[in-house]
Amino acid sequence: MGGTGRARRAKRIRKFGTGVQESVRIVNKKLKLSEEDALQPDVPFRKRQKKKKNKPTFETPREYNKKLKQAKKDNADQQNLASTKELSRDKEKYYESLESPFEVTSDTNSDTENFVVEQEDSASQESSLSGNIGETSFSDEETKKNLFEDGSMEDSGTEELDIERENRLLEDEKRLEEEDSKAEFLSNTVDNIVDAEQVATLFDNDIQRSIADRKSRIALVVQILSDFKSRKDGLHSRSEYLSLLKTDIGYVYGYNAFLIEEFFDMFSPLECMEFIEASDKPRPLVIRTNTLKTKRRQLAQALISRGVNVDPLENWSKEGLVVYESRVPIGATPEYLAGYYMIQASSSFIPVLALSPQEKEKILDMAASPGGKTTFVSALMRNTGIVYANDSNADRIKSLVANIHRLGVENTIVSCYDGRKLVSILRDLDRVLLDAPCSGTGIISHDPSVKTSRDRPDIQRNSVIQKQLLLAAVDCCNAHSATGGIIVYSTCSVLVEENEAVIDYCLKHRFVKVVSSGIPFGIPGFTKYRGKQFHPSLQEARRFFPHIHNMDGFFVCKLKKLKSGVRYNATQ
Ligand SMILES: C[S@@+](CC[C@H](N)C(=O)[O-])C[C@H]1O[C@@H](n2cnc3c(N)ncnc32)[C@H](O)[C@@H]1O
Repeated sequence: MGGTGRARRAKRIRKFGTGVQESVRIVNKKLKLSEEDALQPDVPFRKRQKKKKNKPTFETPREYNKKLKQAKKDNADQQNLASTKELSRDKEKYYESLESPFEVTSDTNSDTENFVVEQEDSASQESSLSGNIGETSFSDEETKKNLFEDGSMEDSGTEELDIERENRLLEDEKRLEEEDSKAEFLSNTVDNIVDAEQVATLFDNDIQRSIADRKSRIALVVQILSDFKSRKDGLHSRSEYLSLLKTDIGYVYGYNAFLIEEFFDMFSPLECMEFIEASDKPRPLVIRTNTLKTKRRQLAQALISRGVNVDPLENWSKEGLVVYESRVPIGATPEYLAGYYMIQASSSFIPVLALSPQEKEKILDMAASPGGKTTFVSALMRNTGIVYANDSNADRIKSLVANIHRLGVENTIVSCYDGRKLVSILRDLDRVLLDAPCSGTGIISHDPSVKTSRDRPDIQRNSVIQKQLLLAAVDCCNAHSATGGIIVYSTCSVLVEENEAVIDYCLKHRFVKVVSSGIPFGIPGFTKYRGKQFHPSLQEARRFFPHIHNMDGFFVCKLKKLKSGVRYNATQ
């Protein structure tokens, strides 16, 4: 402390005057701008406009979506409606140019009378991702095979190439948008820091502060904390700034103190804010083509002709379509009722791709309702083998059964047991999927009540059940399976207690090892956390985040069973 108020203030202004220039320099560096460029406000966007090679003759989905956005912005009147219709027609033409005329696969199994119009469980509603299969080396040959070689389930030939090219363009655009929003957050922060007066009053009495005030204080404090050494005011410690930030986050975004602490343990203040902001935003609506009944291109054509604007999901998925806009309820189209697709978030594709089901296998989905993953597993197995679809909740089983009927799945046996007890009934399975019950901290945009309803005892309870379920999943699996011996664990939680800690426990108590999930994107799992060390192989697990992958928070880990039995010696 020390010095008069005026002197202290002059000192702060001197300090933050320098801070402003430094912040601007950092932001410019992040945006890769020269000093000269930085003077032009539109440069970051100008710089990102990529030149497109081999411009297609037909309008691409990306161009279409840009036009559509522009049209919507301009006006909402008749003229705009007409232009939207015209764009839809153009897009239809585009798809027609790629593919053979629409033909519906003959379907003797569709159960259109007993359908249940139900969205998939929030745990499995997710979005689009970044990552490029073409550029990635897969270590899991099985997954690679499924993703690339299973021609009969996939659209073929030049159509796929065109779709993938468009998909790549969309991905590029999305990545650039993400960079822009990060830059925007930083530049807002820089704008704020210019106001040295504001800095001087950061710690003033809070009671009268509006949400907007607190939001700008959050941005300012994040900026200070990201370079605390040169930006601190000399009066307050880092932990005082942190505590100010956490209080504001609780106030503005509605989180309880427990979750805020958990997130700050995982992320830097800047990344924490990005995660929190992204968690409030809805993710894109995605549907999965039911390849037991139709092909993606046929489904796309059928939906487009109904005024549903769809594009292929990222190029790692052969089945996914992103729905941009729809003139009809997407859960009530004739195609939905006929079981041609499942409304299913993109992240819920991932555990199934990691599981890599093979035809004629015996597979257990231990916590299956409402069946987004079960029905995908059956589709990849082409209705061969057996899928045991289990869930302990009898009410939720109803939607599982309805989805199984609607999608024409014929290889499942549905059961309603506590998964922890299944081992006395089901053994020697080739693969087991455990999409575990969890806190839902990755799907806050679907269920904001998570912000206040989770506390430490709650997470500890989850963690205990998850560990018990995972040991049971391993025990149900056959280490000597000729084709599998695989267990996949997933949650829609971002918390380490429900993810890495569960896998680490299993590694200590069963003869299993972590193997690559074969998913070409996602962040490696933690191997250290809050002073705890996890098995180094946990880096093969994959984490997905809304602020990085534009999808709900998710965790996936693939295990290979080595032999039966209980591992008693934790150091083994
Ligand atoms: C994340 S959801 C599963 C979503 C599902 N895999 C899908 O993709 O549609 C978790 C499920 O676990 C079930 N569950 C909770 N405790 C269980 C237990 N002890 N044994 C089996 N299932 C359980 C819940 O009823 C819930 O349906």
